[in-house]
Amino acid sequence: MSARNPGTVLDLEGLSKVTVNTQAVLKRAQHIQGLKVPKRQWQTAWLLKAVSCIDLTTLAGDDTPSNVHRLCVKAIQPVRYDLLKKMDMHDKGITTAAVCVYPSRVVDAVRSLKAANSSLPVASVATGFPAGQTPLETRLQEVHMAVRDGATEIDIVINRTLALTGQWEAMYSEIRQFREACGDTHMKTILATGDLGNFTNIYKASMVAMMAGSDFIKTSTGKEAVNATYPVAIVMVRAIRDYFLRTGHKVGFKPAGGIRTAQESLVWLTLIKEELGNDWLCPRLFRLGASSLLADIERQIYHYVTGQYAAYNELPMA
Ligand SMILES: O=C[C@H](O)COP(=O)(O)O
Repeated sequence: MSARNPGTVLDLEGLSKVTVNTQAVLKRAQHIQGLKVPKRQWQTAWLLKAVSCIDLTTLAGDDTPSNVHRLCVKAIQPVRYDLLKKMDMHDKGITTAAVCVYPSRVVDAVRSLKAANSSLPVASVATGFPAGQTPLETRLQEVHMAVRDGATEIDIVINRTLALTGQWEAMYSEIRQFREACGDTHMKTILATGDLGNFTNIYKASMVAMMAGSDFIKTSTGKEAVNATYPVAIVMVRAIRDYFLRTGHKVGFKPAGGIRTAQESLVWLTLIKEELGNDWLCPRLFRLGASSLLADIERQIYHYVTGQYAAYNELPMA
């Protein structure tokens, strides 16, 4: 079985039969949020796992080479060296999974990482992020340019107009073209679930994205009014599981947008473990898209190691 999801033909008939049971989804999400998360050293181990799955992100209008550089430095050394040393984890090569930036900032990230001799992946959002409301030609061009500049992962956004009007064939065709433009570069497909109206649409959009060859499906851009939520995640990971059972291909999952606390990262890891199993608990199949989560995780690790909470100046943040 190939490592990457090659996609399948579009199964419109299967899609037309899908109806998601809202109450069941909400109940399952509630149950998962109520599960106990690990404590003490086990919690710290889970937090380090969460760190290794973070796509450390900056997607702001005022991004500059210098703040992208700081982001890269933080991604390479996400937790203070002395804290890692106290836990005997200093030589485990812990980094975040990737850095994630706008297409125009890819060159800055590539330059900073290269200067630091790091092979950390650079992910670029693309295809008219966040709204996806630019002509297809422009969106494809953006993918080509980000790949040319050195991005090794591309986070595309879907065309919500097509999803909301049930034009699944057109959506499938666009995503296929993005996948082709990506070439060997891994493609994450952002559904912007906060814009999709209901769970049935979210399940269908997840399936279409996977059938079109996405390596990951991702909840949100971080710019919608509602971003990553646990009920939406249940719907998407069930689609991933169904797709795996049908095709044998494992597609990754990336919740993103509004994930800020260490506690939330533990719930996300629990959700993945419960719904998809341990195989998915690795950066190849699970990412947390976040701009400020790492700060809280490092703070919790500091507390575990020192027994005290860090002052603001003690933990240099991305
Ligand atoms: O893809 C990542 C998101 O844009 C990050 O969102 P956030 O700034 O709410 O963490």
